[in-house]
Amino acid sequence: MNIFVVNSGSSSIKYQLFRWPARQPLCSGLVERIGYPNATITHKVFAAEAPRETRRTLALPDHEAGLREVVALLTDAEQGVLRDPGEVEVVGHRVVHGGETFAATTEINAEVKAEIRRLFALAPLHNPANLLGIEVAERIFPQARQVAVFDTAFHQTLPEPAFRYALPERLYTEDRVRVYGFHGTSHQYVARQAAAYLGRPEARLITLHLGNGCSAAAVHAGRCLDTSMGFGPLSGLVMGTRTGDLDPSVVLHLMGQLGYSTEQISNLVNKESGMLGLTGLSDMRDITKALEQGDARARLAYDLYAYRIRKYIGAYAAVLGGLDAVVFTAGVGENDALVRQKACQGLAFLGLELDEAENQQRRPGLREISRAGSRVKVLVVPTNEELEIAGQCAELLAT
Ligand SMILES: Nc1ncnc2c1ncn2[C@@H]1O[C@H](COP(=O)(O)OP(=O)(O)O)[C@@H](O)[C@H]1O
Ligand SMILES: CC(=O)OP(=O)(O)O
Ligand SMILES: [Mg+2]
Repeated sequence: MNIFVVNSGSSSIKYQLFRWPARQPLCSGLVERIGYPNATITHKVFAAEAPRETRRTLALPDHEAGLREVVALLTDAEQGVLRDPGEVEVVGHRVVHGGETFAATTEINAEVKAEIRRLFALAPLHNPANLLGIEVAERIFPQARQVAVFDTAFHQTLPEPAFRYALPERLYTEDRVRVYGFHGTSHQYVARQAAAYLGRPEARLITLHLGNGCSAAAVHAGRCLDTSMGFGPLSGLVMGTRTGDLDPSVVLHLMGQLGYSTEQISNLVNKESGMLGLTGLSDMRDITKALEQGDARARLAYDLYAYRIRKYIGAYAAVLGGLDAVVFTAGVGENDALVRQKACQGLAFLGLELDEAENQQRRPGLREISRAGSRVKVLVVPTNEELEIAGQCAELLAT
């Protein structure tokens, strides 16, 4: 069967088409700047003889227009990988917030959509775009079964002391204010890969998803015990444009003394902070270049970014009561050797020793970058949220 995976963001759509059960990716792509006259579609076809990539710039007024262009590419008479959109049997959607309702992958119906809509208030940047992606996919693939895979689901195993805030109880019982955690699909995928590599299903792992959004998770025997994002995807590690941990006194000061509105604060902490706020740049590749040119702000930002990771490694080693491996993943985690080096510095007391030469290597796939004698392994594990989503869809529909 063909499973089409959609990760719909506010102005972008990431997608991948798989042939199942072969787990074979047929094509993948990214639609960016939806809503602008210069939107782009980057579309990759994984043909065995010669993989090819096409890139088009065009005006895309909305998500529906974007997804219709993608379908045109999928079914293109010469370049396409399908004859007809009807050949897609399952559409798997990344949905960022599943609240407490969805602890597992779920087939989408009217009730599920209503609940995703009720959760808009908890994930205003993500869930509206996710629901839009679902509604558009239902129109374009009316014959397909639609399935939601939630970023929050993997974190539903957090024990209560880890998921509750020290706030009056009614804020939890009536308003559902608690830690939800995000990037669960990625943490689950890399944790499973790492445990399989180590040959230890019961392994104690710290997984570090370092992309645009960044989060850490403490995973023991495949169950998540703690994670650094909370009620929303803002707390914890320093990110491309988000603050990570921030004392709420700062927000009170901004509102009370400096006259910030709620919207201004939301923009500040979500879009103008993190590495962007510290350096004026949000893409780690650009920050690396600035660092190489001796930029002091870039050095501080790198140090702060890595320091926060190191702090979470220490905390989660305590949460786990021991540690078998630290796993780096996502755009920065998989590619940025300097971040990994700085984040692992000074952790020999935990039994964690990086092999600097291995760390600098650029091999694809899962790789071990700790010293031969290091008691705690350090692994780079490429994430694949789309493959994990497709797998969870197939598993759900097989039962
Ligand atoms: N070769 C690289 N070296 C350093 N950082 C990289 C590299 N490639 C990608 N990145 C960084 O990865 C981040 C994006 O990661 P990604 O996992 O794609 O995020 P998202 O899925 O949240 O968009 C960007 O900050 C980008 O700079
Ligand atoms: C939940 C979240 O932060 O996702 P992303 O990193 O894709 O923005
Ligand atoms: Mg991501």
